[in-house]
Amino acid sequence: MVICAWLRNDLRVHDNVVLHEAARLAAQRKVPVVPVYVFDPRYFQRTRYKTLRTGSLRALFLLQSVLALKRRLRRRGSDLLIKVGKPEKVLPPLLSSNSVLLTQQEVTSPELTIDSWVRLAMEERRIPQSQWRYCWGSTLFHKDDIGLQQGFDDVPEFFSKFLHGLQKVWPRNSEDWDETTRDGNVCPELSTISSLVRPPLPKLETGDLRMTLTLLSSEGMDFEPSWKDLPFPEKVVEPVVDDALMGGEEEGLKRLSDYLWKTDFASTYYPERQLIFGDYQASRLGPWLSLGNLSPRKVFQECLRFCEHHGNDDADPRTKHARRLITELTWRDFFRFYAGKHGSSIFEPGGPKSYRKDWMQDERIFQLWSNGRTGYPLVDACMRELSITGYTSNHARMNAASFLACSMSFDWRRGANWFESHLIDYDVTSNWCNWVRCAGLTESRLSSFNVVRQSQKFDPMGLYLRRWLPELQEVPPELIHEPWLMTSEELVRYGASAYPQPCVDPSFFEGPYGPRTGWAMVPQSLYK
Ligand SMILES: Cc1cc2nc3c(=O)[nH]c(=O)nc-3n(C[C@H](O)[C@H](O)[C@H](O)COP(=O)(O)OP(=O)(O)OC[C@H]3O[C@@H](n4cnc5c(N)ncnc54)[C@H](O)[C@@H]3O)c2cc1C
Repeated sequence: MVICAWLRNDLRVHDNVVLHEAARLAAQRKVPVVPVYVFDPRYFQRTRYKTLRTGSLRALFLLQSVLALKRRLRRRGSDLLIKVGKPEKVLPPLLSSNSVLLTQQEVTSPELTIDSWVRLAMEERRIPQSQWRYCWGSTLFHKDDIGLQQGFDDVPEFFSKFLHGLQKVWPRNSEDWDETTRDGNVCPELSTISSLVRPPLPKLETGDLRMTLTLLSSEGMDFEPSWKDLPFPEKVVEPVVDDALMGGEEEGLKRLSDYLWKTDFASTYYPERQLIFGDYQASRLGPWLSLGNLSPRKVFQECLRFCEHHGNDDADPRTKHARRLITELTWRDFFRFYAGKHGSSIFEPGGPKSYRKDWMQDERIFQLWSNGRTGYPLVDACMRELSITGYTSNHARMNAASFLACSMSFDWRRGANWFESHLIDYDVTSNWCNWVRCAGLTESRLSSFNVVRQSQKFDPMGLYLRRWLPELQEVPPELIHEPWLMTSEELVRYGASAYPQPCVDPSFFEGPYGPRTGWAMVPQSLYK
């Protein structure tokens, strides 16, 4: 008999509920623990839109994370069994009739479907259903601590209401929070919310995840996959390793520590997050949080320590920004619970509310958008940055998504699918729920961005644009946001002739839903 800890988006040893529960059961029953990771070919396939479900940049980050976990577990006298195949095929043979299979509970339909197949396969091997156990560990707030132990039906439809629901935690005037509240301005009171966040679990010691010598030397335990072992349906070129963005728990912890303690990013976090589309406008913890290399509770604990170190002084910008980071983690939670409530509808054309809208399917527009050739510099810079690095900032994502879904009325699911393939920090609920929100398919306000105005306002000198658009390198700030205004003589003088013409007439952004103030409330009636 073994306790099988099937790890998925929780690739870490610290604060890992699955490993802790495995250690507890193992000690109680005096049996060994086998931590397992499975590279499931379904996550590497091409989607119906022909994109790779896991693009090469994320695949590399994932591979690094899995290998790093194997090393971490070995240091604790354990190991990680790595398999390539469908979990319903590879997991049950590891189990005997009284083994237990533990895994972190996910909320989205593709993952839940796979779980049901694993359970079915266990049943076929006469392993009772009771031997399958979920652990909850992916969010900052445990679902049971915020009234969601019975399910997600009570999750509010928009973020400010979610905060309202946590009013014990969020003591501001929550009565005033409705869908029109500017969500971005809300910041938590750390001392109050700490009571709702479980402290990270105690450190696992050598021997807690005991393995027998037979298991340690068993077939397959020494398998350390390399790029060629990833189950892509075709040959995919391995990206060049980026030393600054390596997957794995140690790298994630180092990034967290550097971010809070060794740089001044924390003091520039909030204003910069929105104002600049540049490098360090935010924490960039996303990739490690998404794969679970970093626990959100660990991030929270470090933020608390950071605030305490700075005297918990609300007026201190560093404290303010650490609190801001926690607010972002709350968004992450909100979308996970929201996805749990709405099930597979977050992947449907009309979103969770089944809004009716005829989405445009003009392939030409999608190609221009995804290749960063719309002729709108901000959108093109975002999309090129995304393709090259696997990252683009939150504000850039919102602009790119708004352009495709709101301005072009193009089927937003193609955009979400493109992001799924290209983002290193892809997370199923954060991605698809942010997209349905950007496409105006939730009860939240719909922000339709004027990408020209946004570019002028938030990147006035065009630094971000110039970084990603070599064609506009020489163009001065007053022209870079609207390159179509250049005369042919200016186009030649600034070497910008190769930059594409705008894919839709710029007068579109002068109309009622593209005012020059930056964002517009589009009446929901247009969507229903
Ligand atoms: C269209 C669209 C798609 C997105 N897809 C993803 C995705 O696949 N994975 C993902 O983690 N985030 C996604 N986001 C949210 C957000 O853009 C990223 O989390 C953030 O830009 C990552 O950078 P950071 O780590 O520096 O974030 P920070 O701003 O420093 O925030 C810290 C962490 O908080 C969480 N967070 C912040 N904002 C959000 C948000 N709006 N929704 C959910 N979590 C948030 C993330 O875990 C993030 O790493 C998406 C946003 C949009 C508009």
